[in-house]
Amino acid sequence: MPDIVLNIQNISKSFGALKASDGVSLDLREGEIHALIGPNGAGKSTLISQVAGKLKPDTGKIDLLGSDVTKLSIAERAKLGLGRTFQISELAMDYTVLENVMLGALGKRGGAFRFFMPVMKDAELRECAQSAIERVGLSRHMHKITSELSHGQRRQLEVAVALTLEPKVFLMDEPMAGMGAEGSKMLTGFLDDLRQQAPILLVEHDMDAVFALADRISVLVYGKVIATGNVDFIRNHDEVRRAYLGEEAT
Ligand SMILES: Nc1ncnc2c1ncn2[C@@H]1O[C@H](COP(=O)(O)OP(=O)(O)OP(=O)(O)O)[C@@H](O)[C@H]1O
Repeated sequence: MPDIVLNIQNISKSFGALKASDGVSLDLREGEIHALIGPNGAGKSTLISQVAGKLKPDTGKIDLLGSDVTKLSIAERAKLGLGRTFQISELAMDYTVLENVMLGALGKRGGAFRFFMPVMKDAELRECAQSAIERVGLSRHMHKITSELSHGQRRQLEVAVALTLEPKVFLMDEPMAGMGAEGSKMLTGFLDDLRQQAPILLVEHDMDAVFALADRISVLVYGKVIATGNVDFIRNHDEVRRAYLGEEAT
């Protein structure tokens, strides 16, 4: 039996009459990338927000590394080992790459953002930040102001910030969005390695990346999981082809 690190059990979430999550169950296992795909509005971001703690499910349960986290805050989940990168960037655009990552590393200690300069002189934080920046391939841009980075580099930076928390599980919402071919290729290679450190629940529209990376794929349509399986299973699944993949799977 594989080690299940994240177990989503029968989650439902409504916005008025709309069921954005409708009895969703899926799990994430040690060492894997589990991709969540589906048409626009299918409920992928809503599900990810519930796992992250941004939204509370109406019903159902979420276990993270054996603990019930359904009622825990974003910060409490992060402390247990949940790392995340989102569609909407949470980077401080006027700060440098190093400063952004150091602020992320500060979060690992549960420290509040009080005095900026003393934080920047903290050797241990600096080392932790520099090593995360090296891992994502941004060393050359360490002292660049974040607003001057390309879109792809900002996504790399978001991953570096998340890495400082040494997450045991990663949530990623469309990391490839807005990236050029070169950037997507680089990030695909990076995520391929990253799964060994922490399994990834990945929401992604870029099907080349999903088919290249995913160990398993779950397909969400109108808030329900209609299929879960490996790449071949999903590519050849009649209902999935009708509902989402269409000609892309051929
Ligand atoms: N805060 C909200 N209030 C009301 N409706 C919402 C809210 N958030 C999402 N929805 C609705 O819930 C449904 C699912 O949205 P969600 O953003 O989760 O889909 P998605 O699969 O992530 O879409 P996309 O691929 O376009 O990002 C949509 O119909 C959306 O309009």
